[in-house]
Amino acid sequence: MHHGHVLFSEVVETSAALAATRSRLAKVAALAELVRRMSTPAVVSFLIGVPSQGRIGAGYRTVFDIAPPPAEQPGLTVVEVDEALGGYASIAGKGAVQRRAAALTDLFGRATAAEQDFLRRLLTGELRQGALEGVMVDAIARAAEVPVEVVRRAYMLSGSLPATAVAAREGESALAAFRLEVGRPVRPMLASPAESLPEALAELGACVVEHKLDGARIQVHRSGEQVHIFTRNLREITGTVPELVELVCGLPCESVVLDGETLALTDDGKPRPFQETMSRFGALLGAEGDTRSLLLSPFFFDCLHLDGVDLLDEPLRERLAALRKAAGDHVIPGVVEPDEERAAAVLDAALAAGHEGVMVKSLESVYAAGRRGRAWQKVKPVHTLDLVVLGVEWGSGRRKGLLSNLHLGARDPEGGPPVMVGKTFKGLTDELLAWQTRELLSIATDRGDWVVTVRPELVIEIELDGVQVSPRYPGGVALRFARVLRYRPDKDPAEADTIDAVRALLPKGGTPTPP
Ligand SMILES: Nc1ncnc2c1ncn2[C@@H]1O[C@H](COP(=O)(O)OP(=O)(O)OP(=O)(O)O)[C@@H](O)[C@H]1O
Repeated sequence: MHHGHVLFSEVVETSAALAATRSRLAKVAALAELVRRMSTPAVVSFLIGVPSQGRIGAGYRTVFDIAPPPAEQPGLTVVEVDEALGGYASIAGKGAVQRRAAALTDLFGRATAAEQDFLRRLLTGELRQGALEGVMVDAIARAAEVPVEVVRRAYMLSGSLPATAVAAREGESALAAFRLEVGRPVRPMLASPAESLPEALAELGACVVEHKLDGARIQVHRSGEQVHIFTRNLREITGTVPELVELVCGLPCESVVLDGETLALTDDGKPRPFQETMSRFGALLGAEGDTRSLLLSPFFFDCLHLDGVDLLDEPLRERLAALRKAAGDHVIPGVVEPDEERAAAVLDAALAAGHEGVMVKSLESVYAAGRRGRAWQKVKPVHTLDLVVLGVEWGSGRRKGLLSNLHLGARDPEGGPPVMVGKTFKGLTDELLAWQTRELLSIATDRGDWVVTVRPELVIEIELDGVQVSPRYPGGVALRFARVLRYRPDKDPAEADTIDAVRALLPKGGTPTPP
């Protein structure tokens, strides 16, 4: 055993073993084995498919152009690879391109063929496996012999699995020391779909019914004059949303953490299309044009900290009181403890205003960061699925030269590749067609004359009438009357809907052919 020096090849082998098994227990055991022996948190980073430095700016092109003859025998340790990547990331200034290429060539030359392949996928982001996060939490608990709940909470508050693993090895008290820190984002609490509004009300008892606005999630941290704003994925966007920073600076408090939704409104106060809000959030939908002149409005619905007091573990009732104190005018519309009739009126009003539906939240619930539980339930009349784009067909006629008919996949809950469930070219505007043609070509893995296959990275929200049994697709189900609602650049493929969720929409009595 290489105590303290996990070999890079062991990470590569474990990663392959994870992909090859569907057994969660086997995955946990394999991960725990390496976590137990790790001498650097980079072991955890590599296993979840990210360099410990985060994105280090090696393009797809670069990593495939650099292909020195592989080493015969594995010899690299995880520490060595981590240091080499850190060195690569820090190269800047004159001759950086050549020096970076030389650094990668050196690293790749010391790697076996399997290790080179792993490095390429690590550097292009292809290995990133959000689906493994839950398994890794279990593995860290197992390796350190501490309760999984304590590990999960530490992860929610730190947002970092490598940091959580390091603390876990120091013991339970190191894990318990993670606190909500103003300036450091926590993973947002999520909602489950409700059967219906009356059922949600009955299940939750004392609750608040709020508009469910169709914008982008934001988490705002302010300490004095210091403001940080994060997306749903905990990406910091402070620099791109000056109007929100200014507004938050003006709130009547010293320090605060707020959770909310932001969107651009039309002059008469109706929501603008989701694409327009997203485009303000950078890259994805081509921020060119006059989108910068669209001002974003925030609508806050939760308060996790106010003036030195942490509120994560307080019931929503208390957090709402703090929210009203801190953000008065910018609180999302909603009604506390409505009767059934009043709640129905809130839903009607939300839909009439052009919003998605309502959220029903238990007033007794704590803020369960990162969890999708029953304490928050969403009620929306239109059925949608978040699916992964797997490929796309070239259009014909008016759409000649454009990538049009999308191939859609549902997530395999066991972490395998997405399962194709249908196609659609409906609902695409001219702008979206032009955008997706550019974007999909840039992530193409195979450019056929008919179908372009892409890396499964983009999540798209699809509206549908239902699903049906279909022997033509590998999951045994196909979407019926699918149409594009919008791309979801704020979601990772790991958060797409699963094949099980798709099958759950089958009419009762329909049995899909097993895959
Ligand atoms: N009043 C509200 N309270 C909480 N979340 C809200 C509210 N209004 C809008 N939202 C948005 O709804 C999302 C919660 O729904 P959900 O947990 O299903 O996330 P999601 O998977 O992005 O959902 P969907 O695909 O339905 O938008 C939040 O992430 C937030 O962006």
